[in-house]
Amino acid sequence: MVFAKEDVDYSLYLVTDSTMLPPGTTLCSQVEAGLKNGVTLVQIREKDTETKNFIEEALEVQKICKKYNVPLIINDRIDVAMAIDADGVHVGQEDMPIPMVRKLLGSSKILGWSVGKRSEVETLAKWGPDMVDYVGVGTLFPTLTKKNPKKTPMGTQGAISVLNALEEFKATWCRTVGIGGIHPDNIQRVICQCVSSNGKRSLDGISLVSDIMASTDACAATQKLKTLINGTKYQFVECKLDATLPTAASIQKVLFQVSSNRPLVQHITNKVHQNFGANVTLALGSSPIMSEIESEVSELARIPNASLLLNTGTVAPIGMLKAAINAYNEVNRPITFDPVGYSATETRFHLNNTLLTYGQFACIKGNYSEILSLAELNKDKMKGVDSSSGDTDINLVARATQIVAFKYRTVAVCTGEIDCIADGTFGGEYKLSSGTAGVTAEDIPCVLIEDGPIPIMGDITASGCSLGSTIACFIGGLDPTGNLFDAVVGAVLLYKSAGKLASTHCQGSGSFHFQLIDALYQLFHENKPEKWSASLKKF
Ligand SMILES: Cc1nc(C(=O)O)sc1CCOP(=O)(O)O
Ligand SMILES: C=C1C=NC(C(F)(F)F)=NC1=N
Ligand SMILES: [Mg+2]
Repeated sequence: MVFAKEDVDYSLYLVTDSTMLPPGTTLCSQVEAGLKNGVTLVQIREKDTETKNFIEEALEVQKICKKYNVPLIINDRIDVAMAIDADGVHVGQEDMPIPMVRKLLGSSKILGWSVGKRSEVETLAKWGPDMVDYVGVGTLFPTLTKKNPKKTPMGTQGAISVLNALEEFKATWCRTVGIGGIHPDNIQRVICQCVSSNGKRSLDGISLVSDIMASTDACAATQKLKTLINGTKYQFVECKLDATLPTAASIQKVLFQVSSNRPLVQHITNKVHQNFGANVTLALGSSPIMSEIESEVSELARIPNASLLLNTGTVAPIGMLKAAINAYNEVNRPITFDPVGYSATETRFHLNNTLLTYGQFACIKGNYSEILSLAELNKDKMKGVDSSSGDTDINLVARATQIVAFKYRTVAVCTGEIDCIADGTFGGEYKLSSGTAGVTAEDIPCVLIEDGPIPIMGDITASGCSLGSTIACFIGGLDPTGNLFDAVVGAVLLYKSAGKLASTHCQGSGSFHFQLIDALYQLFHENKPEKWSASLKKF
């Protein structure tokens, strides 16, 4: 039986491994459980099996695949694939070169290649449409399944680079599956975030080993995966994700919700910011907790209206940070991420990138240089955003904010004299094999907030960090019917207006500190956004 290549369904691609079978299961029983519950493609990958045994197993699995009309791919062993007339072969970079494999297999068989770099995509594009039919894009996340892991996990951002390369080199025929450490807790984020920058391509499928092969209930495991893959909505916070331009009325509603829900705002932040951040949080009718205890983070995340502010100014132990991200993601409670000094040093760059790949953030906030780095637009450090005339290139900053929002499916905030806020959540929508229907970063909603220069804002500690506290209060205080974009825009508008108000009353940076808390307190409790001095306009 020959499968027409365009008919291959890559959506749930099971790769076998008989070294991890739970007691009472066999290679065939796990594969059958998968096929019965929606696995769409199977690959036998048995690195340590002798040829005779490999062929016997492959023939048995092939029989089952035929029953479910699902193609069977053989990993590495082209000889075995030919011997049993399998439907295709998958090879890695260190295996037999693709053109040779293609020559042996003939044109009708499915040929897959493990790919992780742009240069590898460039090569497959040069070979043209008759060579590689699909690529395994990975290793996405840490995994114990691949014995000698040569590749460091690339995360969703690495997969996006491969998708972008496929678009850049016009390998439109080539399908893609993500692989490596994929499980129910990250599968929706993978599908949602892994979209090419031109919005035209997302992954065609998800490939995994242990989630099914090592499962004591492979039927249930497969059903769970199927549900997540076929879903269309990724609700990563308990609130509405649709971006409508905020109004004074919609922001007033946010403040009502915050004051009635009194969110618990957990700060994992730098020491300088802790005290001021706690006071800002209290001024906004919320309750701060400055905890960095790994063992309690799950309990805190489950407190009603819990909200996490993750500020990497001084670094808490990475294990604690990862545990916090997991804990809040697990219960769909919001995380506001402030990657302080994002690319200032190798250490910060690596740490922040690791955290960015580790979970989903409701909001990512940074200053001009941090956001430009996150958007990979600050290649030439000299240029920066302040052009020679000294005024900021707000178009560059807004574009960078939109790119960050788009890449991470989050609400991105870029702070400066003019603040930019962009909504890249797409309402939490996601779909395999096609991206955002060609919607690109510059098409997503973006607003600018200004209130003239407030130079003294830069003369106090933790002014930027405390905007993070304000955002975390507003997002945390939302009802499930509340709107994420309204909350973030409302927080920035309030904070900018309070800064302006405080700067007119203070005698210096000391009194400015307290005046800022007073101004936040007054404006919040008065709750008349139409009277706030900062202006909001669509970019
Ligand atoms: C077979 C394989 N290839 C990878 C790659 O990165 O190319 S990672 C991997 C193992 C994936 O197993 P699990 O789903 O259990 O994490
Ligand atoms: C190393 C591998 C990488 N990717 C894939 C697949 F997901 F099938 F593309 N299979 C492999 N054996
Ligand atoms: Mg291989």
